[in-house]
Amino acid sequence: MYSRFYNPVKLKNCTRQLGYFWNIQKRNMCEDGKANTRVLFCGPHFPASHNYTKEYLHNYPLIQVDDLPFDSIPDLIGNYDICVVKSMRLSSDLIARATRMKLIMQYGVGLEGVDITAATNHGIKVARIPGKVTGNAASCAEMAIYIMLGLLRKQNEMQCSVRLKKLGDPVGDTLFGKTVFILGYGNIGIELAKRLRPFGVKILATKRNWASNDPKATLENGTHDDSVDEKGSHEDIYEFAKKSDIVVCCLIMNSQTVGTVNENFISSMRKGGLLVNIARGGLLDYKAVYEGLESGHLGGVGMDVAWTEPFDPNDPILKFPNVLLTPHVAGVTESSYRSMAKVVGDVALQLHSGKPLTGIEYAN
Ligand SMILES: NC(=O)C1=CN([C@@H]2O[C@H](COP(=O)(O)OP(=O)(O)OC[C@H]3O[C@@H](n4cnc5c(N)ncnc54)[C@H](OP(=O)(O)O)[C@@H]3O)[C@@H](O)[C@H]2O)C=CC1
Ligand SMILES: O=C(O)C(=O)CO
Repeated sequence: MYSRFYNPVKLKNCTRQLGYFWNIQKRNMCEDGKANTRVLFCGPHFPASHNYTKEYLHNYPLIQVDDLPFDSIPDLIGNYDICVVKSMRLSSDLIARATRMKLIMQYGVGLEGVDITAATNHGIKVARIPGKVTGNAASCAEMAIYIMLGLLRKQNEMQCSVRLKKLGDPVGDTLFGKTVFILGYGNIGIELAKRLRPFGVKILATKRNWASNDPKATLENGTHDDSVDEKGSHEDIYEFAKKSDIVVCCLIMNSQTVGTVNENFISSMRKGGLLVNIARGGLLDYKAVYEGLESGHLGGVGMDVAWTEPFDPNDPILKFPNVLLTPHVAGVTESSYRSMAKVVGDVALQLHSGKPLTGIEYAN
């Protein structure tokens, strides 16, 4: 109907878009015409999250997103409004230098590396990305199942068999028919229980408060979460350890939970029981785990997280063929990283335009 070069509908849309873009630019402009909201990603292994956030904000040149080498952070942290960390130590010294900072956020959940008191004293808010929908809980839950299956099927031994050209060895086991104890029924725990149901397992779980109005207990479709067969509080963890074949640690790490999986806990577990840690290394007592493996009381241990990271390749615990390790990647997936990049991007946009910040959970 119209020529290739003159289409009034397209022209109108294009003009509207240009106007929108121009208005945003005007709104964002600071006097020197430079970026006026600056986001710093700091911590190891950050390229993907930084790049995805940059991509998400590519229409907003006045929001600057940087990924600095670790050494330069102390000198430059003072230039940034938002600092995004991933399981990294953000000490009071660094925080004291962050004179322009308004928000520190974890690219995920665990905030134990951030000195929250120091941040509060400097008037800086600290937040995490809630795992359930926008965060990494689904990725972690899938990884927990992957590790459980890897332990049950004896992944390391299978690999040896292949190298030795052996067939039909080792004899693994099924998840079907097992009792799984989810130690710490938070966002990851909930996602894990939902996914475990179809395997035909009995699920036990503990959390401090099972109040029915807990928003975490409501599933996305609005129905109440009923994935758990037996619910207990933190005081019941030894009792539940006794009853289970597999324990999956999904606790938050803090001064009260550090070392929860200690000698008492491990000796409460059934002989041959499997232990999976998807949360933080410090939740497990190293000596107790080592001795549990050495004595054969523990049938296998799967850990996505370690006592010190990265995992020391010379750690004697590696001698056990029934130790299955992954390099802190439970929450690291294309989907969770894209989704969390969007949360960071939206928060940066909200801060930039003076709106209340949404989509994050504050810790102070
Ligand atoms: N490996 C990886 O890549 C990842 C690891 N993680 C780790 O997993 C942890 C859990 O994540 P997520 O499920 O999203 O977090 P949530 O905050 O949703 O759940 C934390 C759980 O810990 C429990 N808890 C907190 N404080 C205590 C306490 N003092 N005593 C006993 N229980 C306590 C909570 O109990 P209650 O329900 O009663 O509040 C809850 O069950 C994170 O803190 C993080 O360290 C997270 C993401 C990725
Ligand atoms: O979200 C967390 O706590 C993580 O460990 C991210 O990998």
